[in-house]
Amino acid sequence: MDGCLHCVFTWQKACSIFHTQGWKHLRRSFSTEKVIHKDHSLPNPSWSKDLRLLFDQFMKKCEDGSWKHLPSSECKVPQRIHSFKTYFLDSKPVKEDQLSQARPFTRSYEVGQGFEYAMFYNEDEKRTVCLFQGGPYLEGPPGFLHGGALATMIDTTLGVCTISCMGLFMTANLNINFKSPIPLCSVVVISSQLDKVEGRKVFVSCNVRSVDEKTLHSDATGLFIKLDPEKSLT
Ligand SMILES: CCCCCCCCCCCC(=O)SCCNC(=O)CCNC(=O)[C@H](O)C(C)(C)COP(=O)(O)OP(=O)(O)OC[C@H]1O[C@@H](n2cnc3c(N)ncnc32)[C@H](O)[C@@H]1OP(=O)(O)O
Repeated sequence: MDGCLHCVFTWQKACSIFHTQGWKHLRRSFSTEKVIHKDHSLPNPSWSKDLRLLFDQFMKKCEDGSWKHLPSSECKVPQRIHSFKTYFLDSKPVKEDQLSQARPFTRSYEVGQGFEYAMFYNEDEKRTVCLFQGGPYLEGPPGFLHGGALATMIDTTLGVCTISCMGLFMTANLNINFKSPIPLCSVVVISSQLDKVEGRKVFVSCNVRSVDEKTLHSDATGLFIKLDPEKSLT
């Protein structure tokens, strides 16, 4: 839960910059703002050939502006505390000394051991693609990726897919069909799209395929709810 909230508050900042100043400023913020450190979504030595190849292919697609590489970073504690107090005034967060140790769930492992991924977003098509390599600490069945680890990446990818809608979101519902196990340390492509928006409800869906696209590992749908500032202030 803590990790999820962290993601949302990181996301809050990204959404706010995106909607007020656009992509250019969002990218600049991720690279220059003091509150944000390293972009973890760039290639590192743990990335397999498959992941690097796919990353390069998507970076190529970014050249004409149709796709954007989405940076992934950390958010400093004071920001999260501030956001939490603003939007959940009646909530009791964990103690501040515990919060000071908090970090984004998907970026909490040593390089290469956990979630290695990069995301790309197509604004016109309302699609987000996540290139994901699940490391050895994410084992479920021997030699295969834990279903919860995949669920985490699906949730995160679908969350990013809601970027075109204003405001803050929380996941209300996630339905996943696990169709074929994912070998540990292999690369999969999570392709998501925004299906419809009904008031505060944002419906999204995705599928998870092997790099050669021959294997459908999973498909999923998600419902995200825009947080209602009126409600949170009561
Ligand atoms: C660069 C960095 C990237 C970083 C990118 C990071 C992205 C990460 C994303 C991770 C996000 C998470 O995991 S978030 C953590 C997991 N999720 C949570 O903890 C959420 C817990 N639930 C809640 O807080 C609440 O239930 C909310 C906020 C979801 C909704 O509460 P609310 O605002 O009071 O809304 P409420 O009136 O109940 O519902 C509004 C409408 O939605 C419908 N609705 C509500 N819940 C559901 C439901 N489960 N299934 C169907 N429908 C539902 C209602 O019927 C209603 O429909 P109608 O009557 O209007 O028709």
